[in-house]
Amino acid sequence: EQRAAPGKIAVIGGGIGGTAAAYFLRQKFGRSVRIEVLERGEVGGRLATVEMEGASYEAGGSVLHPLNLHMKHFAKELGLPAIPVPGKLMGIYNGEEIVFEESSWYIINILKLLWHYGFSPLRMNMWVEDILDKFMRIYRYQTHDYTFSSYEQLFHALGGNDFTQILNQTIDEAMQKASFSQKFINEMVCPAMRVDYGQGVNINGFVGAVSLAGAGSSLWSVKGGNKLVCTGLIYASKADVITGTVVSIEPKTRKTSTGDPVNLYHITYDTPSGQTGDIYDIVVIAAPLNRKIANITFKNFSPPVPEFSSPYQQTVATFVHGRLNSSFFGYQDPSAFHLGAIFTTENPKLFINSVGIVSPVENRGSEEEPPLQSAVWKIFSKEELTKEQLNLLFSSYDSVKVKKWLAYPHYSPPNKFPPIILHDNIYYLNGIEWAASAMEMSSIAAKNAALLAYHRWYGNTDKIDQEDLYEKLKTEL
Ligand SMILES: Cc1cc2nc3c(=O)[nH]c(=O)nc-3n(C[C@H](O)[C@H](O)[C@H](O)COP(=O)(O)OP(=O)(O)OC[C@H]3O[C@@H](n4cnc5c(N)ncnc54)[C@H](O)[C@@H]3O)c2cc1C
Ligand SMILES: CC(C)=CCC/C(C)=C/CC/C(C)=C/CSC[C@H](N)C(=O)O
Repeated sequence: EQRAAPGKIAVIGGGIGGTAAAYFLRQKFGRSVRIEVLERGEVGGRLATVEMEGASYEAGGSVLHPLNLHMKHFAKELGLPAIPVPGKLMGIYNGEEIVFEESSWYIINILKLLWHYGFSPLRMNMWVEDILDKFMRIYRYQTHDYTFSSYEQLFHALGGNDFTQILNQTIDEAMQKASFSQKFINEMVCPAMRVDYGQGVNINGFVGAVSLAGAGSSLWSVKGGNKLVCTGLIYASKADVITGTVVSIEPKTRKTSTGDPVNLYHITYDTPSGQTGDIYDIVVIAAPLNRKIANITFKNFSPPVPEFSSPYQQTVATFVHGRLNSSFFGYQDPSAFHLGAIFTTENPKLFINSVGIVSPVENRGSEEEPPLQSAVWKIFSKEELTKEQLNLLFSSYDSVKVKKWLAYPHYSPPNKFPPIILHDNIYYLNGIEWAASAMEMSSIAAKNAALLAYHRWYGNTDKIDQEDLYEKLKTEL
């Protein structure tokens, strides 16, 4: 006899991870279960826009890869247009001078890259593609309803010991082993890590490869803002959003009609009208468990739920409407400056990680590009920029908006993954960020947790942690 469906599921966090979890939980558990998403701020979380002079710009998660299949599916299913992210002429600044500058002529670029770095750029694309190919196996596993009870097992099922190794070493070590020159790593790879993850080549090899994939072509975003995916998923999942800050979770036991004990969870949360709480059968935590982010106390658990203290790092996104001071980057003649994005190499003197022109979320794909004099620039830095620093970077500007994030983990491999299963029916998604933090990663973690919650609820052990899945599924088809 099949067990009764759960009555009530709580999802803590209304970012892409939480809203995707609500969507997949609805798909698996069906219409009868009540799903509540507890969110302390705005639905979207790290997907958010800032307003500037009547237009909106992505301030958090902004670009998607063409092979981010969950995000692609969400946009399609929700009727949200996917628009291409326009490419910008890119330069690399080392704190003294521009060491590489893209040309608008394709053939000249190829020759320049060959001259500076030989075949390394081509080899790098192949190296990243090889990692991506293995990573894509997750979609096949998930389509066949397979799930993993730990991220170690998930990544091992994707790429075996090669993946375990790449997660446990730095991108610097991984690329050196693959015979890339230190000049190429420092001048071409490191700047991509700095713009995407605010760190240099000391991040793990997998997140490094994700970052390099994010510097490729055919990137896209959602017209109107990526956060529309989150509000759309809430609607599609028919989940109820409860505005509140979760402060604690406590286990409760109840006896079924047959006398068997079942675990339930009491969640306490603060709302604008005071503290309240409710009881749930299943809890999915979709926010980073960290004292500075989702500071949730696990009360009276035996054994206790471990504390997660690994740090997230601050990244500041500053939006400036103004004219970039090209002489800061070593240009004597401002009319010779045509760059739309400047990435940086590691240099302690530098106070920015990157600066680049951004387009409004409403017309990102439009052909018309604003003239460089009246563009909106997005600067990524570790610390908030001072007035003096802004005056160095810009020859003139008229408006500034600042968004501070505890953006993503501070990677220092080898990092241990936090567990997915925190208790009988409590699941934690954000451990996946320790492999790589990206919208698609949270979506994959959401589907994995929904499948895990479902199969564990109904005792379908044959769908969990299966060995040699790749081979098994190859022969099944
Ligand atoms: C500046 C920046 C740029 C980025 N660029 C990209 C990019 O281009 N492409 C890409 O793929 N990724 C990018 N990312 C990463 C991506 O945005 C994140 O990986 C992803 O959005 C994480 O989603 P999440 O749902 O897991 O977490 P979050 O979005 O952080 O969601 C967690 C939610 O939980 C809520 N919450 C926290 N604590 C509690 C509590 N106690 N009670 C109730 N609610 C709580 C929060 O308010 C939040 O809404 C970027 C991130 C940043 C910061
Ligand atoms: C998960 C996989 C396989 C691919 C994702 C590739 C991707 C889009 C990576 C980008 C990740 C990230 C954290 C980017 C931050 S900055 C983005 C952008 N350059 C900006 O300026 O906002």
